[in-house]
Amino acid sequence: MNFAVRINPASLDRQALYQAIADQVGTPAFVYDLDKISQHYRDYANALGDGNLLCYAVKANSNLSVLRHLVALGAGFDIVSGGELLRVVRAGGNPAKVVFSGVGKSDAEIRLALDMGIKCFNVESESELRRISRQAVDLGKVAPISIRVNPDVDAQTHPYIATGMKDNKFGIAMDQALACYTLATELSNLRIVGVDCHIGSQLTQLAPFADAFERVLALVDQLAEQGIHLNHVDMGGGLGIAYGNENLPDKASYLALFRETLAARGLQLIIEPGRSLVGDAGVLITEVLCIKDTAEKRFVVLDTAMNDNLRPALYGAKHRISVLQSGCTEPARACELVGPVCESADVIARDQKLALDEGDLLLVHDVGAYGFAMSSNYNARPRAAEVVIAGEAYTVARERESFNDMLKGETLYWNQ
Ligand SMILES: Cc1ncc(COP(=O)(O)O)c(C=O)c1O
Ligand SMILES: N[C@@H](CCCC[NH3+])C(=O)O
Repeated sequence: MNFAVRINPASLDRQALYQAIADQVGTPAFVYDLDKISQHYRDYANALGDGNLLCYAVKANSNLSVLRHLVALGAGFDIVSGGELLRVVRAGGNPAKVVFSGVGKSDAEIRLALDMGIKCFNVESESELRRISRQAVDLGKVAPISIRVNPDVDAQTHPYIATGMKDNKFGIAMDQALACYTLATELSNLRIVGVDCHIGSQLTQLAPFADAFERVLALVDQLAEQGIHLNHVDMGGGLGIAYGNENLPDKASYLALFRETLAARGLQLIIEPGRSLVGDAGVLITEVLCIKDTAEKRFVVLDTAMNDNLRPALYGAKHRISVLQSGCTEPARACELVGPVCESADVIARDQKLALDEGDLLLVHDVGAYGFAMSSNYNARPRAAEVVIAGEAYTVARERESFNDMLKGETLYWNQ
């Protein structure tokens, strides 16, 4: 066996494990390293200190075994749907450590969350505030609420994943926030517990977080002058990871932006990281199906596609590629890695220089966040298997979908 690219000589054991997974589980397969997730969690937990709360953003990766692992580490959860709440509970999570984000919560989702007793609703409009109040009255419960503000700062990230500028759909404009809190004091069965903001994802600098925090703090003080006292400030998620050569701030410097200031005011700090906990803990193992040379370039067609990892097609994201196993004896050649889906955007990685043959195995790196979570059955392709590894052992956490799984709920209607 020829390891054409070694990610890191110290991780050769991991390579053997990936090889065993490819042989025994097949490809494409997502593999999540639980030890890496633990490390990231501990870095956050140590820097957060006692009394503060990490609510993992379930949307990044909602695999039950990943959630279970985070439950065991002590995490709370940030959810955006009733489905995510049910996943958290199925994994053993405590609803009292769950915050519920998102611009559109249905009555059924609000009632589920009220019944389960979540920590708070992050409310994104007056309309939603009234809806939550109505449901709480109907159920005879009190809904803990926090207003998500839109601080209008440029997160300096991809425009599709910036959420804190005034033309984004998220949050309530700063100049409307006070009126919204006042409304919350007037509506029935609501209890104001905090303020929330989330300015975007894959942030590589601290300045936008600091700007947002300054604006949120000004609001906290303004509210206090009006007699509205909060228990917590939720600064959302968004800290990025290095997909390439980016220099990322460490977790301690990030949390140092908020921690002491909030502690001095007696406020709990909540954060909602997703990508920075699970992103670099995931790889996607894929096999080379075909090699196709055209006058313009060499296409290497893989058995993974945009239905497994949408990020390159949707955001032009670049994921590192390495060779897990190759039988190719020829020199490396320029090539483009593509998937079998019938879309020209179905490119896994451009501008690669690799020595590859049919049957070789590749790793697509840093797919632990927003990889499987955004996968689909496009082109009637089954979703890939998900595998977790801990130490030197692996477990299939979610089986590869079967044809019957894909047909579930469909009827064969025939109108002759
Ligand atoms: C409200 C909210 N919280 C947390 C997150 C997690 O973000 P990230 O994965 O960038 O940490 C997101 C996604 O951007 C979000 O929308
Ligand atoms: N799906 C995005 C992140 C979106 C964050 C959701 N608020 C990504 O893959 O980078």
